Amino acid sequence: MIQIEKDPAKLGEVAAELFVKSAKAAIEATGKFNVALTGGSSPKGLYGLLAEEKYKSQVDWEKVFVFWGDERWVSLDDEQSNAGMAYEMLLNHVPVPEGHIFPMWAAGITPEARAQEYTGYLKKELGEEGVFDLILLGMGDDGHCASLFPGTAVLKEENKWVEGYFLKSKDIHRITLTAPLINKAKKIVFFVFGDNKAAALYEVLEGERNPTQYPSQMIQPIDGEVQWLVDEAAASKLKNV
Ligand SMILES: O=C1O[C@H](COP(=O)(O)O)[C@@H](O)[C@H](O)[C@H]1O
Repeated sequence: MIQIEKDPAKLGEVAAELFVKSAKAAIEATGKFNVALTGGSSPKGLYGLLAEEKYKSQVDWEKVFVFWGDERWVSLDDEQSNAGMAYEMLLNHVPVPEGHIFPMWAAGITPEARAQEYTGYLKKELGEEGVFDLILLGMGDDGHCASLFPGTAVLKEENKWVEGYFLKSKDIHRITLTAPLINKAKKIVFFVFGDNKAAALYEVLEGERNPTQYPSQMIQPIDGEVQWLVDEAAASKLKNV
């Protein structure tokens, strides 16, 4: 399902409603809500809204468990940190117990070893089935999502849940959930804003299948659903909407 709006702020509201609904349903059904956050610029509006009383008051934050879809391998106080941004915009303003928050980056460990450690945290909280209640994703102008970048070996991963690796094109280590794990989620929400994403979005949604070049094509939930929240600028090249 794809929702297109002129104003990305409107999509922030849609996402906030969706987050609240998903959290309430999961907490009612299982007593907890397992969510993976995304980084980059696109989710900032959502995080800001969730920190406001209107939405904040609707979520039982004590029962929320926060993971990330991916991370740039930098410390939390670095301006590139996805977790740092989420703390600043959201997590510092809502009562999620600190023990329920699982940033991907950690000091004194390699990204590869951290990926194994992180898999352990996921197995403890999600169980062996690895089904997230909600995963938020952004999409880059090259069609990447999480840290599933075009042409990287992590795209071939079939078994591991989390992978750490050096991303040569950006000269930085990354850590990411893999596509097979993401695809087990009950709900996946993509945020795609800006005309610089229009060409890639067209390829991902309406172009020929080529996930090595456009990794967001790999996101196809097994039993869950995927929702695309797209502004008019990013949707400008789509024909079937
Ligand atoms: O590097 C990353 O980029 C993507 C897209 O970011 P955006 O700024 O274009 O929204 C993001 O989803 C990912 O978490 C991040 O590590």
